[in-house]
Amino acid sequence: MSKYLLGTRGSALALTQSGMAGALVAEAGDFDVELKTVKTEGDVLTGPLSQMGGTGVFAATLRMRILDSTVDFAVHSLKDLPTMPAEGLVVAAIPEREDPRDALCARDGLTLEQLPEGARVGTGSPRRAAQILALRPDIEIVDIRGNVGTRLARVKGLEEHGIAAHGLHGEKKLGAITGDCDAVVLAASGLIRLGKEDAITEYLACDKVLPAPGQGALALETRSTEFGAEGDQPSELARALVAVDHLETRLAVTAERALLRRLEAGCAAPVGAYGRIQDGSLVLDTLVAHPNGTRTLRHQDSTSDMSVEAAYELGVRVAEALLDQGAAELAGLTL
Ligand SMILES: NCc1[nH]cc(CCC(=O)O)c1CC(=O)O
Repeated sequence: MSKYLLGTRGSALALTQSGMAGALVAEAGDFDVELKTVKTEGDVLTGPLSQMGGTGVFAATLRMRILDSTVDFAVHSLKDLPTMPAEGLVVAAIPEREDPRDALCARDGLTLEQLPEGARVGTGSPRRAAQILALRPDIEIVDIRGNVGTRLARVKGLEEHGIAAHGLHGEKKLGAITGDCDAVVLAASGLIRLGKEDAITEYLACDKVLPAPGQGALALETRSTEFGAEGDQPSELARALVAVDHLETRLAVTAERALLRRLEAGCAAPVGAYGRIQDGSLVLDTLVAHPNGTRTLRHQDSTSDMSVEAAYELGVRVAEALLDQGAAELAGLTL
């Protein structure tokens, strides 16, 4: 039986996501998939993610290892993948999306509404910060980063999650801050995949807090040459990848990411988007916020054309409507 190498980061979440997606591909192709960990630049740098130069620090090294054939394919969190396509690579599959919502993980089972006046809520995401502040201007946002376990450990009562927070390369840091927040906001998908749903005290509905474009979806990337030169047959690996693609998810995230690309914004921008199929149409809800949450712009549009091209056009159209309303100035995007 043939065997293909799946390049992955060493964090618990990356290993889990790669394991799950790798198993899907192995089953579809009736071949073996072996995980190979690759240490990426994003795992080495420290400091607020929003201040780390450029997007795609996590994806860049994995992409190089696909291109130089150290590995055959990689699984990315779609929301961390730059919207610019990479030369020589193709996102061959986007499997069915996990829950796209953000999740509040608070002490003592509290919801956002129940948090006391002035509560400390940890997030490193300007998008999450802006939307939380729009709902609760009294809340104090604490800039946090790190892997899922490290972030959960910032919540009073959830400190023990920090102990299990080490992936292959992320040994628990001595003296790491724990228990200094009343709550943190994380992607529900990551918590669900890691079996940490118990920590969620409120799923933030998409009509209150819009997720990041692509949140909850995975992107399986391989070399374009796996699809062959013109007239050639796609490889065994390419065919298995295509078999795990999920059309509804691909349409939704294509629209979300087209918006992000047209706004020339990255994963750290205060931009939210949620696409889904509803009554045979692709509906796209979007938001651009001032980082302090004092002003937000929203726009919704839809298309009944269920093609990837139409999904892309929808995202571009919505981005342009937001730009007409002053989105760039509002969010501090540099256009
Ligand atoms: N930026 C970090 C990141 N990138 C992907 C996920 C998992 C969520 C997903 O599947 O999109 C997370 C963690 C988080 O936001 O809580």
